[in-house]
Amino acid sequence: MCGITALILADSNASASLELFEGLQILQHRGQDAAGIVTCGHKGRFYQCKGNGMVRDVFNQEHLQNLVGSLGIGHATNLVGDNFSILNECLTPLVRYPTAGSSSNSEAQPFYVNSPYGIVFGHNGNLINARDLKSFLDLKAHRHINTDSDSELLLNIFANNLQATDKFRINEEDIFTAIKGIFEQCIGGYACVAMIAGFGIIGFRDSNGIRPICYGKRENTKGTDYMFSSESVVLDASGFSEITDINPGEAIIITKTAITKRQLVEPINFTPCIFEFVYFARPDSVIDKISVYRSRLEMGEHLADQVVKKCGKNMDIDVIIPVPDTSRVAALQASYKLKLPYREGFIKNRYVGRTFIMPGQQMRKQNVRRKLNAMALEFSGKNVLIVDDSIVRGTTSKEIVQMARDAGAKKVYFASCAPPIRYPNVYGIDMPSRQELVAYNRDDDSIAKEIGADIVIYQELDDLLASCKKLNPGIKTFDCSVFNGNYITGVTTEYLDHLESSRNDLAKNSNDRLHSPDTIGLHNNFGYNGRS
Ligand SMILES: O=P(O)(O)OC[C@H]1O[C@H](OP(=O)(O)OP(=O)(O)O)[C@H](O)[C@@H]1O
Ligand SMILES: NC(=O)CC[C@H](N)C(=O)O
Ligand SMILES: [Mg+2]
Repeated sequence: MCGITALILADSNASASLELFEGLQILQHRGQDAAGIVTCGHKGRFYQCKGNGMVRDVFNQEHLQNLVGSLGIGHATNLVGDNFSILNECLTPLVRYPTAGSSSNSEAQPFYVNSPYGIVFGHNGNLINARDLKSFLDLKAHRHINTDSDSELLLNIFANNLQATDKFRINEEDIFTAIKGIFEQCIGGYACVAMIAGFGIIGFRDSNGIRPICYGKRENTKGTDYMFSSESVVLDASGFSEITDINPGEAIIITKTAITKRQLVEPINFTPCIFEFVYFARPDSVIDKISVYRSRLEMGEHLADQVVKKCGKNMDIDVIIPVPDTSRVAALQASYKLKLPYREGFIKNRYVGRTFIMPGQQMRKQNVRRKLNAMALEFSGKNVLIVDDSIVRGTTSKEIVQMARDAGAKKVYFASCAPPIRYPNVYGIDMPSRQELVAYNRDDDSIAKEIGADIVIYQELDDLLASCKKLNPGIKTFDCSVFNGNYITGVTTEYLDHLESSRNDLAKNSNDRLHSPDTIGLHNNFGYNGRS
């Protein structure tokens, strides 16, 4: 997953970089692999700093000072990347050998193309027709693609469409035409920000609205500043108001003098990703008019009903314990409804990031232990109900259950605010391989056995949906593909198979990567790993 942001300040002499940096820090929970900022200065020149690592590691004060200009875009990445890499081998054998969603420096965003006009681009999501796009760009548009990232493809489709207007200077109409072309050509989930040199910033969202993006305004003596962000919390924290979601299929262009909005394609099926509410987004964000915090309270409420249903009269739970951080809100509400004590039995090391979004199973496993410690005080001699927001690979739950037992728990029940995850995600979340999902081919009992719990209790999908729909009845459907395998954009078995084989942990760690060094260094890092 990724966090994207863009900012344009009314005062042309002001600097956008610090606020973009702070925005990315706030979006850090969406991606920990890489980060980047590009600003645009007085002569329409771009200034870039990007590299692998957390936001605080990529940028220092000097970098931020060197990022001059009053407008810019930023990106914090979890490198999911799609892999038209097999195609790469066929068409352009000299490009890198498949790195299959690598954490390569070269795939850190924003991406840049100099022609036409100079464009930089940041993307959250994943395209499922990347191979066709790559082929089109290579064979028809004659554009060189230098990485395995689908975001580079999106940028080049945009650039190609802008090129087709054949104008010396473009205007908003030309940009809308180019983005309409993207909607027609690119299939998948994508929320995007772009900046055109000397022109302004742009935000748009795929026609199903799968990935989130919103914008807000801030008045000051020089005029109005505007900012785009994946989540409203950034805008909130930076003093922006009138925070509005970009509609599915809508594009917004903001220059120093005007904001222009256009619904480019009619949203036939608005299906925001439900996993944003389960796990990804910060609780203090509001996405598509749904408070993430309140949706999690609702999830806790419904989960409590499931606990009663599953445990029946024999309910012998002594205490409810959340798995920090994400499940806290729901666990608290469940404890309130069940009239059972809520205790913070696991203490989280605040300096360790999120584990699910780390690349590689070994790293994820080690980090659960580094991150969480069980307090015997809360477990010893008790029947505990551990609540988590979701069980994906089961990495966290397996470790946690063992830790609870080691700390003296009598019985360990494990409840998940989301239903079993049995299908890969194709819209930007790193769940590519069915085989890696603990619920794949397992029923509740065998999942409980696999994670070592006495009982596992899952939320029903209808209840999860109700938790979000209640807060915005206007949204009729959500993307729930990881739970039910229904992909709103359609997806071929061939694509899913390709995803499975190229993006599982084994493939990601393949030695083949050695044949194609990760750091290309072309238009890229501000010094190695972003450090000068
Ligand atoms: O079954 P798994 O593959 O382990 O994935 C699920 C776990 O990963 C996430 O936690 P994470 O540590 O990423 O973030 P958090 O601190 O926000 O809960 C999520 O909240 C679950 O705890
Ligand atoms: N997680 C994401 O949103 C990934 C964005 C994009 N597909 C990339 O690989 O860089
Ligand atoms: Mg967690």
